[in-house]
Amino acid sequence: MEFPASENRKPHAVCIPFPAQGHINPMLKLAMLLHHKGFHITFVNTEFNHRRLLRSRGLNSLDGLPDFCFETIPDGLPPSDENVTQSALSLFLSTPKNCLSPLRQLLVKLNSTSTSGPPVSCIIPDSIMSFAVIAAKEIGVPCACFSTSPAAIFLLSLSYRQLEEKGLLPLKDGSSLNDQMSTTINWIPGIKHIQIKDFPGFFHTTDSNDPMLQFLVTEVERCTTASAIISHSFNALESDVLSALSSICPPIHAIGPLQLLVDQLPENNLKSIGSNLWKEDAECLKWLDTKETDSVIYVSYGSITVMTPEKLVEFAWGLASSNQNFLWIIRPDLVVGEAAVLPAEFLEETKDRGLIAEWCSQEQVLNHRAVGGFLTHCGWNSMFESLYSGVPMLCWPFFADQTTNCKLACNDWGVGIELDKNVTRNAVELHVRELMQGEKGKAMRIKATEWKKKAEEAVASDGSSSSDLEKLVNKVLLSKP
Ligand SMILES: O=c1ccn([C@@H]2O[C@H](COP(=O)(O)OP(=O)(O)O[C@H]3O[C@H](CO)[C@@H](O)[C@H](O)[C@H]3O)[C@@H](O)[C@H]2O)c(=O)[nH]1
Repeated sequence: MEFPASENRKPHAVCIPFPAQGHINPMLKLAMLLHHKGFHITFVNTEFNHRRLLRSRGLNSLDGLPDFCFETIPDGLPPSDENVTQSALSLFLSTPKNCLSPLRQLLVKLNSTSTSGPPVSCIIPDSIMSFAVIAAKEIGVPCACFSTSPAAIFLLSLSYRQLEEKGLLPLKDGSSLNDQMSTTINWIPGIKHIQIKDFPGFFHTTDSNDPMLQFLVTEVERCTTASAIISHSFNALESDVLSALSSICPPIHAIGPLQLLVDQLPENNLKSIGSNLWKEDAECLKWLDTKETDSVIYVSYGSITVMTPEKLVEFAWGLASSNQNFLWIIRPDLVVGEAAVLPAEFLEETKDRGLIAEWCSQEQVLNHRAVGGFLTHCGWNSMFESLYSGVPMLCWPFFADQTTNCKLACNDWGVGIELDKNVTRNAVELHVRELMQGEKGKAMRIKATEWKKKAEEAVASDGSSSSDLEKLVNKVLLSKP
């Protein structure tokens, strides 16, 4: 439904992403959809990311529109190098402690009569910024927590206490780690067959006070006190998980792929607002134009993954020996320790079939006909973008939800091959060949194309994601809590 455009009668949604690339991107898309539904939007970045966005996208890039405004809150961390991604752990430790108070102040400001916009009528925080649930209750507006991982992650995280009660987690020192990791769990409704090793990486600890673990469990549990949950997924992809969650959570709305919903919006000035913290290298798309269909493997590790120089070199020689074309994203802060130096022999050998860039427009790359496979760190945005572009994956999970995402892609959805954590050049070569040219790769490409079609069905006007978006707006965001 669309609202009359009278400014002060508009509903007003305050959107608060977790301050990392993989969280800002989907939140911005959700905000654009709500704006189209008639909401006045306030989009809240941290001061750190606001500055980075201005640098990567231009000084006027966050001017917004009269009814789509950007505001900032501090993240509570000491000043740091703005060319380097902030550590996830420091943000996990800081945001729950330090962001509620500035959010309260911002809400007071937005609701004051001196501010031109309408009063705040709902809050949409990232599910790991759940302190906002408290703020929403204080001002008496609905709050829908947005989980930017598959719904399975939310369900598994909510199962942690039961795993603890059954003595399965935390892992035990002394007894065989391998045996514990290969324990199969069949009793979580909605999840048929999962081993402990496939749970989110945060769970793989022997310390019940591990800060990452504590953070995740506390955040999801607080989300269950919100008015609703939004999951960046779609019903056909995770129907069992979503229906299991619906019996233990506030109403859950699977709205995705968000980009496909955004693509349906009429042209407007919002479309030029982007969220990339790094400058995109336009050369990538031009280079892809010169390559044959399905001939390029795209390699990227998202915005947070880091690796040693030795690992980078293993990837390099694996890609070289695979003899495939490759587009390889090496962020300036990807390699820890020393500067990322690739061997001159490698660069010489691959100069005609490899392109290395610092950052690209990934969704356009994955949609390019020349890209036939994706070597990914299994961040959910990357995997979802690959899935709805019909591109099969080589999965090299790094941390957090990525271990589970990898399992879902490889075992459940039939679109991925797993690459061992201790990556070697031989494994990279073998699997890249298998993905790009082998029978397994062909079968996965067919499967990925089927998922692409299902994603398109979900965002059609009568599709599950469109209808969940409608329900979110009408039954949650426009209601009294
Ligand atoms: O050159 C590049 C590389 C990446 N991207 C985009 O950056 C985002 C990266 O997100 P994601 O693939 O999810 O990776 P992370 O940056 O690692 O995301 C964090 O957030 C995700 C969502 O919660 C989690 O699934 C991940 O585990 C977590 O690390 C995606 O939208 C990509 O399209 C670009 O635009 N250009």
